[in-house]
Amino acid sequence: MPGEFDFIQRFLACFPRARVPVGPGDDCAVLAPSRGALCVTTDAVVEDVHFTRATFSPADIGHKALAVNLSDLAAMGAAPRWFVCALALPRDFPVRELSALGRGMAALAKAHRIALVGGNFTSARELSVTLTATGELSHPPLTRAGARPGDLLYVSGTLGDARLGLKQLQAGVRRGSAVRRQRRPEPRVALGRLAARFASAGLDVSDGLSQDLGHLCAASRVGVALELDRLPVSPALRAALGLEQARMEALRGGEDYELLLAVPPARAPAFERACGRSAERVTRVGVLTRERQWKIRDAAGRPLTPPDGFDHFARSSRQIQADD
Ligand SMILES: Nc1ncnc2c1ncn2[C@@H]1O[C@H](COP(=O)(O)OP(=O)(O)OP(=O)(O)O)[C@@H](O)[C@H]1O
Ligand SMILES: Cc1ncc(C[n+]2csc(CCOP(=O)(O)O)c2C)c(N)n1
Ligand SMILES: [Mg+2]
Repeated sequence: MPGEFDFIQRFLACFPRARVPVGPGDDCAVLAPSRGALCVTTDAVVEDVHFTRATFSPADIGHKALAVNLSDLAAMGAAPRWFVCALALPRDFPVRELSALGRGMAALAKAHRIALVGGNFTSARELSVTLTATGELSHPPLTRAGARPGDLLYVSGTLGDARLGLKQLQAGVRRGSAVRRQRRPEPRVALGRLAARFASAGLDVSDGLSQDLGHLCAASRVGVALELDRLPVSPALRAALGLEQARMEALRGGEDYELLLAVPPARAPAFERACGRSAERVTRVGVLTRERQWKIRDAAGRPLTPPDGFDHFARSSRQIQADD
């Protein structure tokens, strides 16, 4: 049976040696940030809450654990730098699966140039991966609180795919673009850094557009007029549900890991041009308002009540319900 130190060695072997004053192996990592401010975030993925071992490979789990943290750094406009990784593993977890998890994480870390500088192992009944990630800012952070009435609201990519992917995995489907969005979210790091030059506020959509837009509105003390028929939906979601239902699923979403950005109208043309040049897809979906209420209209002009987003402690959150 491999011991704790074999686990540490196996995991570290997946990553290049970090170029920091003190890396893995001592009581703390020691980092030397450049002069800009540091962003710090932490997020966990937990077996049977964020993934199941029947539907995610170890590499998917490693990828997703880092992706959800990178998405928070992206939402602030930060450049990813260093992370630590706390793993809780069942006692019988095979070492080769740990290596596969490490390789899935290391591939995404390499793509975003973030270095593993430390971590922790513990035994546990369920598998969980908790990361703390840092990023550096070269400009003021993109917070949730800076939006003003009249700012235009943009969303990146497409919404609702990861939710569809989860339902497909629960129904036994193991392939396709929606399943990939659920297992392998791609954090919008480059877009976040670009958006920090133009946007007044931003956040990443992890709990669903309708919930996370509420956070932006509350923090910025604004309301919103959202155009449902502008919500970007993928061909896969549209094919699975039809356009009208696809838009409702895009609104409810969950685990989209897209960015929601408020941009002052005077900066919107330059923002759109910069996104075009960098091949970053963004869609204008509404406008922020002085009246602190929500106005969502469907294509027929009917007002809609926003659906609830994901809440870990709500009674129905252990699973997406069959009638949901
Ligand atoms: N245990 C905690 N101690 C201190 N602050 C916390 C704690 N849990 C959450 N927060 C803070 O509350 C805010 C909302 O947390 P939440 O986890 O919903 O973040 P999020 O970015 O909206 O979502 P996600 O976790 O999906 O990235 C964050 O600023 C977070 O730092
Ligand atoms: C097995 C399983 N059950 C449910 C879900 C759905 N889910 C889990 S966490 C979350 C919101 C974001 O997480 P957090 O708020 O922790 O960042 C969502 C939509 C899933 N992916 N897998
Ligand atoms: Mg977030």
